[in-house]
Amino acid sequence: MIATGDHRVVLDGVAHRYRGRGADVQALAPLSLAIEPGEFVAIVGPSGCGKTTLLQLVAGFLTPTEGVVAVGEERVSAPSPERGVVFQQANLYPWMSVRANVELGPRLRRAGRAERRRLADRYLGLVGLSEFADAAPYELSGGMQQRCQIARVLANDPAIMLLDEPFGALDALTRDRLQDELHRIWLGSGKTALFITHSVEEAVYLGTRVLVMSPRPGRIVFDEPVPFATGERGAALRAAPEFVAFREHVAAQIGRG
Ligand SMILES: Nc1ncnc2c1ncn2[C@@H]1O[C@H](COP(=O)(O)OP(=O)(O)OP(=O)(O)O)[C@@H](O)[C@H]1O
Repeated sequence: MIATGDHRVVLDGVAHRYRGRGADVQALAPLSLAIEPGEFVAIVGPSGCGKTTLLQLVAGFLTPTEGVVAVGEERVSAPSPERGVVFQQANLYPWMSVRANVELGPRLRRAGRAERRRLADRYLGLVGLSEFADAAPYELSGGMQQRCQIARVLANDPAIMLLDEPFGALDALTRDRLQDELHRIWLGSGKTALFITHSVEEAVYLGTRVLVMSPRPGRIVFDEPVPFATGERGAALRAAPEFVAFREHVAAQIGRG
């Protein structure tokens, strides 16, 4: 299932300032960025530098105080099912089964019962949760809940996946496994991914392109393609000299103002 249409993501002179009860916070400095369809862009940066703000602007949860966010020819002004968001916490509906959670998007767009079932079977299979379709979310481990959240987003067939530190709360082994699963799913889907993380290792492992943001107000201070092939992942890659060298190259950029 290759995403069709023009889903190029463009941020043009985008800045964001939060106006709260206290002093205003300039979260993002004006920045410009284009993400081509099918790219996996991983953004890494220090805590509070504006990564989530940037993702929420692309999602349409926030409107920039300066500049324009666009997908294809359309200016982003609200959330859309074409941009699926995976949050750090799975936020599954606890009173619904795993299957019903995954069927939610298709149900809201009034897909028929057979179609909903087909989509849920397909995406629960893809994330390895077929046997847990009838379980309640609280019967799943944290990693399984994240897989269910990913299946729920995929069931909407978004052209763009926005992932906000989805594996940040998981133990290291589960995190490694889910990184491999996400990479496999992305590779087979043709979707664009924008992935936010604190971890340089995770960004370099998953991204086809890695961006580093400066401390707040966030700007992009580094933007390079990953210098190894898209399909090769696994323990051998993590230990490969070109992986280690690129990871150190990226790590050296963190904290750049
Ligand atoms: N709703 C809000 N109102 C006011 N300030 C906010 C709001 N949301 C975020 N901020 C501020 O904007 C800045 C950027 O926050 P953001 O969550 O985008 O950073 P982040 O890079 O995702 O951080 P972390 O990696 O710690 O999650 C921070 O200084 C934060 O305190």
